[in-house]
Amino acid sequence: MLKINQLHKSYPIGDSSLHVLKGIDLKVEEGEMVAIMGSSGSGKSTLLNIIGMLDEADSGDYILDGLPIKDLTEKKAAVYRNKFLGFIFQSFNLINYKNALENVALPLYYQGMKRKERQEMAMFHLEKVGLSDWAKHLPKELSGGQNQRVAIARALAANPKLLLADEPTGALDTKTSHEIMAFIQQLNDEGKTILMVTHEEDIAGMCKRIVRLRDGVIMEDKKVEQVRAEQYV
Ligand SMILES: Nc1ncnc2c1ncn2[C@@H]1O[C@H](COP(=O)(O)OP(=O)(O)OP(=O)(O)O)[C@@H](O)[C@H]1O
Repeated sequence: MLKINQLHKSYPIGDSSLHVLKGIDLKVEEGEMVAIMGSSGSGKSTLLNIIGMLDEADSGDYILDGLPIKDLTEKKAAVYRNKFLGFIFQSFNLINYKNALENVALPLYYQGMKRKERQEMAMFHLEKVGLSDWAKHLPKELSGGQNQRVAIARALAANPKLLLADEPTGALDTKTSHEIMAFIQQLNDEGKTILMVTHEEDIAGMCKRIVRLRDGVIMEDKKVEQVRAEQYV
């Protein structure tokens, strides 16, 4: 699914620079569910953003689904990103003046899908996350957990091969976090490859593999016995 070799990334800080990723090697196979952990500032989001093609590395190789990313033009990269990657964020990143259905339909609009088709597709995905009765509601009328489910439906609408999540439960209470994790595990059971950044050990334990970063290097990468979230729901 993805292969990263000797990835480096620095940010300019005044006259000097901050070396954030210092030679990351990572391989993720199709169907994996991986947690990226590490203390604040260890480079987790930077790595996820590069994997999500939202940012570029300074050096190193990144191959996604067989394609070397650095060879892509910006336009091709955007097409590839929309087609292969789905994103979930801690803060949901929904558009607050659009209802649930419109939020889920938005990526399909960018894919050039016709209105009727994208509404049907969006409704299908809202049903999948159990929110078809809430289709006409705005984000402010929904709970945090419901909004995260809308965001998951939006991420899934374009049928991405890889789902990237940056602290997907970070803004949710424990019970709602477990509901969202149960749902994400179900997606993984169905074959979706998932990579998520988390601070929380119990959430990481619900993945199948934990990669720990420290000061820009991988200090541990291990498979774990997956704890099922539905037992807490
Ligand atoms: N655009 C930027 N410009 C300058 N420095 C940045 C930028 N983005 C991140 N950094 C710095 O790079 C380091 C790594 O940031 P990153 O967000 O990847 O860490 P993180 O492990 O995700 O942290 P957290 O858990 O706090 O979100 C931090 O010191 C951060 O301040």
